[in-house]
Amino acid sequence: MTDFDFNSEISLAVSHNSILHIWSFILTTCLLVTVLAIYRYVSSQCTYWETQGVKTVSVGLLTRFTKQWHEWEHELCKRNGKIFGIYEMTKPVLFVSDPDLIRDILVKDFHIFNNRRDFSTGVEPLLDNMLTVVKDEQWKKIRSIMSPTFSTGKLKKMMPLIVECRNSLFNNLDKIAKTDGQTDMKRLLGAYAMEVVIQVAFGTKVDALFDENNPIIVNARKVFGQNINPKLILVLFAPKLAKLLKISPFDKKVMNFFKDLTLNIIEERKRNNDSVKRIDFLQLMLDSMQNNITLDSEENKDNDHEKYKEIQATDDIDKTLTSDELVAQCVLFFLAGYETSATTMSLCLHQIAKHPEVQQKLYLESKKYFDEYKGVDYDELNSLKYLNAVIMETQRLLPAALFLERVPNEDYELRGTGITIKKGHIVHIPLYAMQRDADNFADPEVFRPERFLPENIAHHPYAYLPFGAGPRNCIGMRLAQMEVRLGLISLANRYRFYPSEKPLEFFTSGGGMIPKTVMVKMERRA
Ligand code: HEM
Repeated sequence: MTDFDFNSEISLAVSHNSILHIWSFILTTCLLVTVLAIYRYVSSQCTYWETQGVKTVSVGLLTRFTKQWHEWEHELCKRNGKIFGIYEMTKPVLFVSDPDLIRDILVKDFHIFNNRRDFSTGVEPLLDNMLTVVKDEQWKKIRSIMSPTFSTGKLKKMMPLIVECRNSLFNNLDKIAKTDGQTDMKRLLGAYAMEVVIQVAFGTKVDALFDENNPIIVNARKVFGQNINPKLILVLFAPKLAKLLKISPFDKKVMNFFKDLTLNIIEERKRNNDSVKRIDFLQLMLDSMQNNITLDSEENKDNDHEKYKEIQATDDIDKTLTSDELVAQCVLFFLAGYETSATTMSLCLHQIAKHPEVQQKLYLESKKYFDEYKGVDYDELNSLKYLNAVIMETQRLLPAALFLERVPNEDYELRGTGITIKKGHIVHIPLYAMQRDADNFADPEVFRPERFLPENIAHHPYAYLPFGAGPRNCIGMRLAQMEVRLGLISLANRYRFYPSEKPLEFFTSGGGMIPKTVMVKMERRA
């Protein structure tokens, strides 16, 4: 190599390096300018709460998803009081924890707050037609077709089917009690909850649900069983972008699994076409597809308290379901009925295992139910006051849903505050934080079921919302209460539970408080 060549190689390398440096400088500057421009744009859009005199809190997206959601939200509410505003990107969200205002939003002015935030995908009819997602008239139609499934009369008729599910649970727990008794109650009660859903929804018994590898259970666990679901985050915080990118928050394979399962059950029902009139959820849906349904508002006459009053079914409501709507509600039934009930029951067991004095009182109450009513009577089950108090106290401290949300369909002035919430803004009701607020419950961190005995109840009805409230509350509440009450009283009667060393750990996804496992040690009572 000559001197000349050597120098030109060096000068070529130097000039390449300089070009690279110039380009990386230009790119970094562009990136910084873009980030700054987005930041300035977002900040300039985030001024609404200021104009309303509302305390504004800036929250980082990262802290929200790296911390356990319930802890994050609890701390936020403790620091900032009963009304404050945040922004999700540029969307104004108002946190409201005042029980009187919550009553206005959920019940009194329900005609304005009848929808949740937009969760539709525009590409996934299975999700977009679910009762939890649909809006306005479509919601009214589907809700009034579904609600008779959960009337007291129907549930009473279903009690023997649920007792059968409870008996399969016993069979499985008896086997575990013969080993060292250490078990994940969340898994076992998940199988019980799924059996109940399948019985109530489809009048079908599916065997082997207690098998951990059963595909129904495996797929149901996939829906909620992850810590951070990036697609869900995008749908929640940038719904327009998610729609543009045609993103659906749940795994398509899982959704298709439940869709195919539902279609098979429907096909079988049509093939068998037996003459016995069935009372299950699927039959109500199929009848409504043929416009063959009489909406009986008498069915719900027990829902007389305003907190849980159903919308009234009137003649002007369209009563015909499309096939997309039918399949979506069936799949929703699987998803909504499984994780929430299994979580509530297993957390009740976790609590009684940690509080032996509570467990003993519950056992004494269970003895009467089993000795006098053989553990199968519907009305008597609902009159067990201590059982009810244990469940309510567990749901106060560890509710399956951490918050409720509503979106007004017109501008709305919050009574007595001078604050106007604009059409399309989000109202966020942080029920986990409210249920642990000393203004609502004395010694809020203490597990004390006695506070829910009828003679001791002292809280505002809208400070306790594990099933939501108003016409858009949990449609499955009565079914869930029946299944959880029957499950818990039966287990307390037959077994003794001891706490496990393993602390509870929750998934952080989606605003639910879903434990990964609930380990307890159990033994059969003599
Ligand atoms: C312990 C068990 C359960 C808990 C804690 C629970 C909790 C909730 C909560 C907090 C809501 C939101 C209510 C609101 O926005 O005001 C809800 C809605 C809903 N739940 Fe449940 N749920 C449970 C069991 C069930 C079951 C067993 C089903 C059905 C089989 C069900 C079906 C639904 C549906 C379809 C909605 C949406 C209602 C609508 O938008 O009209 N849930 N649930």
